[in-house]
Amino acid sequence: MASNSASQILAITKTAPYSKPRASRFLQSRKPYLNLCCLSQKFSNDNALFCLPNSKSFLLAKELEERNSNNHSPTLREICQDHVPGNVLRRQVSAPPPSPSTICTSLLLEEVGYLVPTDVQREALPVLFSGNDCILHAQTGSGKTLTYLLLIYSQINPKKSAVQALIVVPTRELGMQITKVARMLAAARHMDPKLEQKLYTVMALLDGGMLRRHKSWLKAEPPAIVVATIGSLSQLLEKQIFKLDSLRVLVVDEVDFLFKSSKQVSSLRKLLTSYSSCNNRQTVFASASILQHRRFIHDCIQQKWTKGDVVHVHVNRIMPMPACLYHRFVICGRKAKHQVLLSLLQSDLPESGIIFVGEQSEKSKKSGQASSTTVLIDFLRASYEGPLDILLLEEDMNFNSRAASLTDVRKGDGYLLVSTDIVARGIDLPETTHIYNFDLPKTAIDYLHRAGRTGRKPFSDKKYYVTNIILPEERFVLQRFENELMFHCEELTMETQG
Ligand SMILES: Nc1ncnc2c1ncn2[C@@H]1O[C@H](COP(=O)(O)OP(=O)(O)OP(=O)(O)O)[C@@H](O)[C@H]1O
Repeated sequence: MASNSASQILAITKTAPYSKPRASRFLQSRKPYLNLCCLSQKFSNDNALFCLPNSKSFLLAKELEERNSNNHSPTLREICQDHVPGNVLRRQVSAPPPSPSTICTSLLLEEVGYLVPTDVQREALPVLFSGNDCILHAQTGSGKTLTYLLLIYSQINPKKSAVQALIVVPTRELGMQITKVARMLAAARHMDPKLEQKLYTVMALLDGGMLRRHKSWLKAEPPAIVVATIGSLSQLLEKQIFKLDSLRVLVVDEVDFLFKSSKQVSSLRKLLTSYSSCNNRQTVFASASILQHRRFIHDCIQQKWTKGDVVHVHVNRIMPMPACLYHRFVICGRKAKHQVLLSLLQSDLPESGIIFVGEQSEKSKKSGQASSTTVLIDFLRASYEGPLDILLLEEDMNFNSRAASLTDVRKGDGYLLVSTDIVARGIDLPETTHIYNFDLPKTAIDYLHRAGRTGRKPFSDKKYYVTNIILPEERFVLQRFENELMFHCEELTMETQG
């Protein structure tokens, strides 16, 4: 070990959960100093050591000493301390022995890595805790979901039987995902013995769900948090099955997408102004892409979607996409595309990947042609010999098959998911290392969201790959995306280009 202080700083824990393998996982993250800093503060009462090679431990110790003595940046727990009652991120190290359930909960939260705030969390949480409306505008995979959920948990009262927080999402898949994270945090709070033992209920009110069952639940005992797609929500609000009189926080996730959708925009406007008033609630809009944001903020205030002092938290404004993404393209003829994809899969060896395919046109559907997704899936099932499961997720599948595909993807074995833009927004599959645009997306914004399905481990220093398989005449379209989104795409040459 480098020094005495190094041993102290590297004292992580004596118990199994933070033994060597887990500690090394923390250390492999991009900001090991920050993680170590948290760990050393949290576990300073523990007395076992975790040793690193000398040179590394010395550097870490030095960095840590400087951070501790000079400008210690607060951990996520510290930011939330005074605001989120019974802070879900707390681990009781010096308190009397915690009950087994608390240990489980805390370990669960630390295991998923919610220790150090991401940039958007560091910037936005103080704004949100001070009561301001907020436009959360930050890169894909930057942790916007946890940001607004922590606000919600700081505001709701589990004893009150009323809908107090509403999260509006564009797709059922995204709604299910957010419901899961919200329930995980709710369960963590419930298991903390210092908190009221009343469970925070979270209801998913999503297209394709069983509205009749939801109606009785909403009437009998309204949940504290509702995660909803705008279609299902509007139906129930119009029929006055429930009201938003007690609403404290309204979140619209992927707000630019919802405002762009001609089907949803009028219901959304009604929700923002008729069913509840911006003066009685805190309003949060979130997205990685808010085009013409000045105009949007102006509209928010003019149309009374938010209060006049709404704050635009804009993180990484000069870099719309995460820096860990490495963009490439291959030019080939239309007939060679499948073979090029196969060669890429063989040489890249992705841990898991998503292959985006354009949606089938109505004309092609009517003429009975097989969709590009079906043709591609058939091709991969016949020719791909790698270890990954080949799965499909597209709009035309029924809701049960869609859910089954996502469950298979999340099972933990590697996957190659062939999909349309249905998974391009918000879906969090952190194991995805490669994105393939088998067909180019229509707009730069669509490119940004598709690309953002990878690179979703905030403190990882890994590189993730986005590869475009394009026709010669599409090169200028990709160039336009590069200019608009300020990234560089490198050409790959392959033998199979044809
Ligand atoms: N403080 C944190 N430390 C470590 N991981 C985090 C932290 N906050 C969030 N994450 C993880 O980062 C990933 C991305 O978070 P999230 O889904 O909220 O991204 P997002 O900003 O909403 O992205 P998108 O714009 O694509 O929807 C998730 O897997 C989440 O668990």
